[in-house]
Amino acid sequence: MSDGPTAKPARPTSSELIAAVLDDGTWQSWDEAPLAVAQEGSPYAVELTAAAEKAGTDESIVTGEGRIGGHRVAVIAGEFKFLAGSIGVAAAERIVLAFERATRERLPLFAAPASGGTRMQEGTPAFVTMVKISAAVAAYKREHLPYITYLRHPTTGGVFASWGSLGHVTVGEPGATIGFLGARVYEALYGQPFPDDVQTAENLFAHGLLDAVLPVELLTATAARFLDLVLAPHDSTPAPDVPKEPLADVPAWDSIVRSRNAARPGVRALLKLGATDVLPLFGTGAGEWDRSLFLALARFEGTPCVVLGQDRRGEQTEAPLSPSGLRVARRGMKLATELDLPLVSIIDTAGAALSKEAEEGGMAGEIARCLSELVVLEVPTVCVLLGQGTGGGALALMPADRVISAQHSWLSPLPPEGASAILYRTPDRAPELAERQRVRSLDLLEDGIVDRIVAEHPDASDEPEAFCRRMAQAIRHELADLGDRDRERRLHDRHARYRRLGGGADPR
Ligand SMILES: CC(C)(COP(=O)(O)OP(=O)(O)OC[C@H]1O[C@@H](n2cnc3c(N)ncnc32)[C@H](O)[C@@H]1OP(=O)(O)O)[C@@H](O)C(=O)NCCC(=O)NCCSC(=O)CC(=O)O
Repeated sequence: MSDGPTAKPARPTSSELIAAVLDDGTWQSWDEAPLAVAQEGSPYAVELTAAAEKAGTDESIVTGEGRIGGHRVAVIAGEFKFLAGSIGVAAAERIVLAFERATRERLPLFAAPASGGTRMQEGTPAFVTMVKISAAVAAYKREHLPYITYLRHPTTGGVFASWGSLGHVTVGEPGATIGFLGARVYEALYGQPFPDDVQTAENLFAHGLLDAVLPVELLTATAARFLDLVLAPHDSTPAPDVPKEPLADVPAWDSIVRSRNAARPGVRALLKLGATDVLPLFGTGAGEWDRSLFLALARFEGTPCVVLGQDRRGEQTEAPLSPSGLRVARRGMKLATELDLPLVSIIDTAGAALSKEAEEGGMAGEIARCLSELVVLEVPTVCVLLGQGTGGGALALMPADRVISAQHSWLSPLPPEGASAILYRTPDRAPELAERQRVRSLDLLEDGIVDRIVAEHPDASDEPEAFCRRMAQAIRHELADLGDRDRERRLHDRHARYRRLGGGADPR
């Protein structure tokens, strides 16, 4: 097998890893004697004894609990020295028991595998335990409990293809080999080496399969921040509202021009200036890294939430809103549901990518899926129209319980120049058409599409800090208000709100 040019990390044992991650002196083992899987005196029994002597553990999996940043957590760690951390039926049982206990005790779970996958000595009975492990992870996640994984060197096969890939947040160890089929196996089967630097933590990060690549020292801080955010007690203190201000009746075109100012604060500025504890997450988890959609966990004062925002800065350097950007958005929606956190979506796009790649990547389908998933999402949702709001790519993030618009933000089916080209065969009549199409925040308010407008003085790019603080306060106010409401009532009201669009009847 070729390891490629990247230096491979040292392989800390399970106990070294546990000591490095957990708060000092907090580790307690949960393990009982492993299931007996080998006939006494058989070659496999001899192998197990030798493995235990070499590793200093009684199986390839160690489970227990400890604290990370003061938070009590369940821990599952792989021990590579024990038959390459491979998973036989005894190790699988241990993993499942740990998930079950963490579920009962409502503990967050930190898993750090290092494994050659299914244990070849045990074959298919061991292989199929991937199913019971995945079932245990699913039952755990159904309880809205947080799961973080640290994929160490090496993580392969059925471990990567079950509990290694199911975390809410997935971090890789720098230089780690992380892959499905071992490169050595590939070479033996296909008679040629597997390409270098494919099965590396860094390459997987570049393909949106990991949220970060971090050495263990930094992992601990990230895990602690994640736990701080998702375990924060629900803050029920009412949040002060932003005082209403009179809004000038400016022409639509004036707002459109202001919204296109490169200096206008986007999602990153809003989070930097208006939120705390921002933990960016990357990728779709399905092979795509995308710059057009910024996904993060963050806190608006006391309230943690999932934030997904169209990222104009990313857009300018890379590409316009792409189908993969909307897949990142859908990952964020799923994350919010699984962690039972409110969701804040931020609209700021000059429009969805119009290209062969976008068509073939399923742009229209992704818009449809965003609309249909967001409009029925169970958690409280707040949408912010922050800047430009062009076309289906913008609308995809709109259907929330509450919609806040910045004064000079707007929403339209096409760029106004495009609408003008359709009707008049010239982009020149865009200002006039934008007026008629009722794209302005004031029109959106009147038409029941937005609930409130946050003023700009005279526009957000002139006062980014004050504007972002005002917007953040409005978001926090809406989140606090929604958090206090009965869930069924809230979902009913959301359904009714969107049923009424365009003057339709109230639902029966
Ligand atoms: C994990 C590795 C990248 C580590 O490579 P290294 O060069 O560091 O180490 P190595 O290959 O010398 O392995 C160390 C020792 O562990 C043993 N070993 C490795 N993987 C094993 C496994 N799954 N079961 C039992 N033993 C295993 C090796 O035979 C070797 O034993 P000794 O020291 O005695 O020679 C490689 O071992 C590897 O590619 N393993 C196979 C990965 C894989 O394809 N798994 C899929 C399994 S099927 C599965 O999981 C289900 C599925 O795919 O869905």
